[in-house]
Amino acid sequence: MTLIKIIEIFKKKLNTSILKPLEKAADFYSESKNDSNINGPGGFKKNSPYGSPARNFAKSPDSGNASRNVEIPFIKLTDVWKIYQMGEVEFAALKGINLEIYEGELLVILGPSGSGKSTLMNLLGCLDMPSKGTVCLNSKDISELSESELAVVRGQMIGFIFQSFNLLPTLNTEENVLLPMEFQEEDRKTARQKVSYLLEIVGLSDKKKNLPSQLSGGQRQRVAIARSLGVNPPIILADEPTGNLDSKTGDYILDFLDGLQKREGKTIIIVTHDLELVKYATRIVYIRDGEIEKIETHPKNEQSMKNEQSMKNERGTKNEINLN
Ligand SMILES: Nc1ncnc2c1ncn2[C@@H]1O[C@H](COP(=O)(O)OP(=O)(O)OP(=O)(O)O)[C@@H](O)[C@H]1O
Repeated sequence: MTLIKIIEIFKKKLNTSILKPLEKAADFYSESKNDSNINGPGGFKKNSPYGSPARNFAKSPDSGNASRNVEIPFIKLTDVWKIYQMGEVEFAALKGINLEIYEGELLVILGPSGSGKSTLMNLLGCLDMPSKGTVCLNSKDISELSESELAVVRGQMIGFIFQSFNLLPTLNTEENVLLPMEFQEEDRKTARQKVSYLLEIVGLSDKKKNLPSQLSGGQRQRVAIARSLGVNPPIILADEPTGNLDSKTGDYILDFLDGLQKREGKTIIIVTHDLELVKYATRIVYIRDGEIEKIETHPKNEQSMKNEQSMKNERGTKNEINLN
């Protein structure tokens, strides 16, 4: 059970009070693997437009038993433009983005304010459509999906840790985390158990009944993280995940995301201004004025090394440099 391995990492860094809940969570997910009502790690519900487990969704038909697909991009953007119309004036927030993201990467997107990071994130999260170009999720053009199929993809494939993705103000902590599971028609008893474990993981067991207005900014961020992990999505999109947090909690959350990428093979995409986050990245995409300025590969990251060959085929490699 891979969460147990995550705990091994935490053991070196955290005090024992936080370990017990994590171990319980690991047991829970371990048990969940045999429970048909629950998505196991990378699990995928029957009503998916793709109708297959997320891991299989992530694999090409001929990828055999390889745990990760390093040949076919999980997400591929081809000549993506986003043009906003403001009266008579058009504004291009993204200008011909080409980017391939592979399963199991931890991609950090860095750029100054107004460079197009959130716009890009909205496209990656299937929350918006490009004005021109294509966004493919496992080789499927998202613009060809119906609204209901997109909702399923967003609900099951993608966990959002967005500051603008506000918690519902009238729901308490527990109910906010429960909500996406209810949309997925998760068995209520199982869902409540999951909520309980997730809130322990993020250290909010004592805040279950608090409304968002009765939580600090950092605590609200942790509720959002618990909520995003509830349906165990293969992709996690995080917009400034440490933005509201003190440095200790921020480090804890980043280590947690890092563990999910390394041990669970989740694909994690983080948008940030914070250069500190670069150390967790398999690759860093620098964006400026709606264009990719350069992409750096982190050679010390194991997955990045595995992906290296595949990435060589990526468009825009002329800008790619290695950090040594
Ligand atoms: N709905 C919109 N209509 C018009 N222009 C928009 C719209 N949304 C974003 N923009 C413009 O697109 C550009 C990119 O915005 P975006 O929010 O993606 O930047 P960002 O890199 O996320 O910035 P920040 O780090 O400040 O959040 C900005 O110049 C912004 O003003």
